[in-house]
Amino acid sequence: SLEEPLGFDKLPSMSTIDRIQRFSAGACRPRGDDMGNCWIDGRSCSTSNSCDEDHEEYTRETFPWRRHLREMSEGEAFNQRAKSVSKNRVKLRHVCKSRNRSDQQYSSKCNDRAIRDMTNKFLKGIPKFVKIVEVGPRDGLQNEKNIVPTSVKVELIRRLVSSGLTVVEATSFVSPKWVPQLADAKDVMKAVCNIEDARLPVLTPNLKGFEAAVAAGAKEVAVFASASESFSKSNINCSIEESLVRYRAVCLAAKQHSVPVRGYVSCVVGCPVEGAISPSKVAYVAKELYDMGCFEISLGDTIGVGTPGTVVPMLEAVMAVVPAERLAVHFHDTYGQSLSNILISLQMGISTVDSSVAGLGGCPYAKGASGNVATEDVVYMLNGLGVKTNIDLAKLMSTGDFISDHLGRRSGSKTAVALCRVTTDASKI
Ligand SMILES: CC(C)(COP(=O)([O-])OP(=O)([O-])OC[C@H]1O[C@@H](n2cnc3c(N)ncnc32)[C@H](O)[C@@H]1OP(=O)([O-])[O-])[C@@H](O)C(=O)NCCC(=O)NCCSC(=O)C[C@@](C)(O)CC(=O)[O-]
Repeated sequence: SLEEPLGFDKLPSMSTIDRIQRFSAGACRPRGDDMGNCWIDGRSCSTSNSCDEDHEEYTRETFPWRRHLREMSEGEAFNQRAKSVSKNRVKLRHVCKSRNRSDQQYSSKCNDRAIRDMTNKFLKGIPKFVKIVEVGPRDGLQNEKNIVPTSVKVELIRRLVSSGLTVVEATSFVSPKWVPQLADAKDVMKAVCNIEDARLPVLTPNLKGFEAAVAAGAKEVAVFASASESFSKSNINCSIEESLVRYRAVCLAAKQHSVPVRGYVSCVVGCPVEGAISPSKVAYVAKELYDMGCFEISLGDTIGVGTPGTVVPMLEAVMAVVPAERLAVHFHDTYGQSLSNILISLQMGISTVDSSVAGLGGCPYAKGASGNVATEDVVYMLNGLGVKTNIDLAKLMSTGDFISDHLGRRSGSKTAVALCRVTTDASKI
C-alpha cells in the first residue's frame, strides 16, 4: 500500500511503516501573509509563503477516513477517529513488520548515489515550495446545479483556510443572471472578509463588480480574460479587446484602493468553439494583463484538453513575455492530464498552482469541462516530490468530505478516495 507519496530519495531506505507514518507527517505551517506589501504597481511581490522547516515533525492529527462518524458531534467524531487511527496504526505496524525485512534487503542492494543522481536529473529545477491557490468556493461552486447555501460556502472557506491554504478564491462579483450560483457574493464576502492568515480574492468582470467587491470587504480581486474570442463572448459577453479595456479600468481603480489584482487567461490550450488556441494569442493576453498591473497571471486550461505536448509550447510563449515567478497554472482535469501538466509546469519554473478541493468545478460557459484538478491530489504529488505546500492533507481531505457530503457525491479527488479506502481496509485487518 502507498498511503503516502514516496519521495525518490526515500525509496531505498524507507520501511513500509515509515511510509505509513510519513503520510501523517505534520504539514508545514505558514509563518504569515506575505502579500501585505504586494500591490499592483509592479513592486516586488513574493508569491510564495515562508515555510518553517522545523514543523516537519510527526503530528497526531487525525484523518477523515471513517465516513460514518459524520452523524456524531464534531468532538465525539474527533475522539473516535483518534482512537481508531491509533488502533489502525498498531495493526498496520504489526502487519508490516515482516515486509520491513525485504525493504531492508532492497535498501542494502541499492546504490543511493545513483538514485540521487537520477532524481536530480529528472526533478532538477522543481521549486522547493509551491503556492496553491484554492479555487473551490468560486470555480468549484459556480457550476453546481443546486445552489449551495451561503452558510455552507462560508464554512467551506473557513475549513480550507484552517487546512493551511493561504489563498482561497472566495466568490465572484458577476451578474447573478449569468451565474446565479454565486449571487450571494456579498453575503459570503461579508462573512469571511475578517478571516486572518489567508487572502480571499474574488472575481470581478468590470468596475461594477470591483466596487461591489470592495464594498463587501474584498481585499484582493481577479479579472478574467480569454485567449479565445468565442469564449470571451460567451463568458463575459464582449471581445478580448473590450475585456482588456474593462480590466484596465479595474486595475486603475484597484491601484487607487491598494487592492492587488490577479489576472486569468482562459482557454490557453483549447476552446470549446474554436479548438486549438495558438500560444502567441495566450502570450499576448497574458502580457496585456501583466502590463496593466496584474501581480500574477493564471493560465487556465478551461476545458482540460492540454497535455504536456501542448502546455510546454504555450508556457514557452508566455514565459518569453511574463516572468515565470508571476505565472500560475490552472488545469481542469477533463482528460486526466492535470497532474502531468502541473509537473511539467513546475519543471519549467512555475511555482503557483490553482486547484479545487475534491476536484469541484467547471465553467458554466465551457460545455463538457470537468472540475479543476483536486487540491488533495496536487498536495499528494507535491509531498511525494518533497515540495512544501504548508497544507495539512488530513484537514484538507476532511474539508473535501465536508463539501462532497453536502453536494451528495463522492469526492473527485483520487487521493481522498484511495486514502479513505486504505485506512478503512486497515481497520478490518
Ligand atoms: C460580464 C457580465 C456582467 C456582462 O454581462 P452583460 O449582460 O453584457 O452586462 P451589462 O453591462 O449589459 O449588464 C447586464 C446586467 O448585469 C448587471 N451587471 C453587470 N455587471 C455586473 C456585476 N459585476 N455584478 C452584478 N451585476 C452586474 C447589470 O447591472 C445589468 O443588470 P440589469 O440592468 O439587467 O438588472 C456577465 O457576462 C457576467 O457576469 N459574466 C460572468 C461569467 C462568469 O462568471 N463566468 C465564469 C467565470 S470562469 C472563467 O472565466 C474561467 C476561469 C477564470 O475559471 C479560468 C479557467 O477555468 O480557465
